[in-house]
Amino acid sequence: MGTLPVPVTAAGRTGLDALLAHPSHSVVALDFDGTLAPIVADPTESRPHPAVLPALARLAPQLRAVAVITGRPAETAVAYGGFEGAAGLEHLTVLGAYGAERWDAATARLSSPPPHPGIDRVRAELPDLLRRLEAPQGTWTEDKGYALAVHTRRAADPARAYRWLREPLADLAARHELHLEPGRFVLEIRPAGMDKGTALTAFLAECGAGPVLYAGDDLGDIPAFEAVERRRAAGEPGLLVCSTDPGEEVTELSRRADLTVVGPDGVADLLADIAARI
Ligand SMILES: O=P(O)(O)OC[C@H]1O[C@H](O[C@H]2O[C@H](CO)[C@@H](O)[C@H](O)[C@H]2O)[C@H](O)[C@@H](O)[C@@H]1O
Repeated sequence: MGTLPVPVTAAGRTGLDALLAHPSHSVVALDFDGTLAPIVADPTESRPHPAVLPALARLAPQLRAVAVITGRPAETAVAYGGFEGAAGLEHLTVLGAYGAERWDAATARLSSPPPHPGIDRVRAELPDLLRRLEAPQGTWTEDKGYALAVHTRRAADPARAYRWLREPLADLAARHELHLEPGRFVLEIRPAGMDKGTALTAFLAECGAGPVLYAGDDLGDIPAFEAVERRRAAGEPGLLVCSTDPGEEVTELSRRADLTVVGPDGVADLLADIAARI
């Protein structure tokens, strides 16, 4: 924690100033993996950076709303995040599965649509396809129920394995009317029609939000960045934050950000600094 960083863009500086001036109208929306939680080799071990929850708990009561928008199932993000019953986060909303699922701390209610029928067919075909493709050792599939995520982080050459599998998995997704979501050494087959931008836009409308801060780290966060950019074009201030990883930069996201911070540690500092300034 320290001095509040200055966004590199004029739009970002306007967004941050507006949030500080009107916190009770402002919304903060955050991605989970890579933004609140450091990237780890085993996704089941993903947990928020220790400074994240205290910073969020201090900031959230001063804002109109706080949401976590993630590619994880909402229930998983709530469990790994330790959000249920967390002091200060009594009004947190978690939008999981890129917005298809929702959990509200205020009611502890979880809503989750039925899985797309194509997912069952992909689940049946995927092991054989990976075998035929001679997917590099270390490649493994995370079954999220509504989606199947093929991870290459544990392969000897994760980038090569990712490139090797990307096209055939995109074809498999398309054959079953599904969408391939590329991420950080993960290729996820999931239903189309929902993304973090649609989820964020609907949530902001529901809250009657003014200024918004969105922070993410990966390609799946670009639609949320675009949603904030559209609001800015319509005169609503916003701040786009990229949580960067020096060893694994997602260039397109950092290029579009008003502010870059280093990993969840940097995100926690930023949230704490904003809370202190308010
Ligand atoms: O939208 P997010 O909250 O960023 O979730 C995106 C994906 O995150 C997880 O994968 C990523 O984090 C893992 C744990 O650090 C890491 O091992 C993996 O390489 C990353 O891609 C998660 O496993 C996926 O299901 C999410 O879609």
